[in-house]
Amino acid sequence: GDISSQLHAGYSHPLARSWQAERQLTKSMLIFPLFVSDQDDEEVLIPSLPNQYRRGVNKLIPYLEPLVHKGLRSVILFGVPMRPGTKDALGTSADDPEGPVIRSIRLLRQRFPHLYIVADVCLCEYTSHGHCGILRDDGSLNNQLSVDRISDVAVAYAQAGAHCVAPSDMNDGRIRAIKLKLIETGIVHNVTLMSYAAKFSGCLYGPFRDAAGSAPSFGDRRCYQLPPGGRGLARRAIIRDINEGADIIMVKPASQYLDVISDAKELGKDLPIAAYQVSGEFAMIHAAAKAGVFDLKAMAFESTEGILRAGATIIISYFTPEFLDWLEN
Ligand SMILES: NCC[C@H](CC(=O)O)[C@@H](CN)CCC(=O)O
Ligand SMILES: [Zn+2]
Repeated sequence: GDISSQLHAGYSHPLARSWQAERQLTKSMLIFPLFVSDQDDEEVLIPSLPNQYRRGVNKLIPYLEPLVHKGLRSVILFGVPMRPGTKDALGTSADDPEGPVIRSIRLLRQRFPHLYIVADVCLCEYTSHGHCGILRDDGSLNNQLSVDRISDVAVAYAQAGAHCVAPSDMNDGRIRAIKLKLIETGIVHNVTLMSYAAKFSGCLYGPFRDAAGSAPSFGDRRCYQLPPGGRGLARRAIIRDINEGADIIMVKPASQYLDVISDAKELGKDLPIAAYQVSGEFAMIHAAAKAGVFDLKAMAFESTEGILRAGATIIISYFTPEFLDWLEN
């Protein structure tokens, strides 16, 4: 055929094939989710989330030491209060200075000075009703009370030493509220604000909710997480959060929302874009590999390749420990 039809030449060698990718996975792109509970010495496997554990504060260092040695750069902390009486309508225990998240932030800052600590900010683990905010009598979210509370919790985590706060609540206006409070508190220059800007409701969070005990006690999250078909809403939320001061934009889930990741990269071309390969995606890959559909390692890489191709340069991944073994750099 004519010369323009000859594409094979461009990817005839492994290195040439790697050059075809705009972004390559490196250890510094990975953020590893950790579930920290108030049972200081527990280390409990989470049945629905392969190889993931709920750990008490006393079990964090021994577990993380070898991972940090292998090149772990960042973790995102999810608090799991197990003690009776730690949940109420306001999520009071979320910023308890003796709670698992604040204690873990302090401990990890002290023990691993180079580890970048992200604190997830939400109320669903701490509220009796399990929603990501404070409710009105009719069961809907009270936006003002929720945003006030979420921003207080974010500041508390930042003051405890979190390098980054990531509000996963999806209340309108929480990015602006957090940014303003960080400014008022005089610490804004030290705290990255990573917005879960485009976070969709759906069926992919089940294993996480098992792990964190954070399922809503009634109803669902359809009125605050985005509808899966809402690409326009996602674009509007991304634009809004950039304007409200987000330093990083996150899309979640990842593989079923690659178009939204590419929209985020287009709309936030001057910001890093993060993507969260959520518990359901992770568990699905494990289940399929176990069923013999494909090789686990191959799919861990292929699913991540697609997330990178869509425009993400930060990936929250439960595969992080394996990638630390599989990747050179
Ligand atoms: N704050 C919401 C937590 C939300 C799950 C949910 O909607 O219940 C995600 C955590 N940021 C789930 C993450 C995951 O499934 O891995
Ligand atoms: Zn939540």
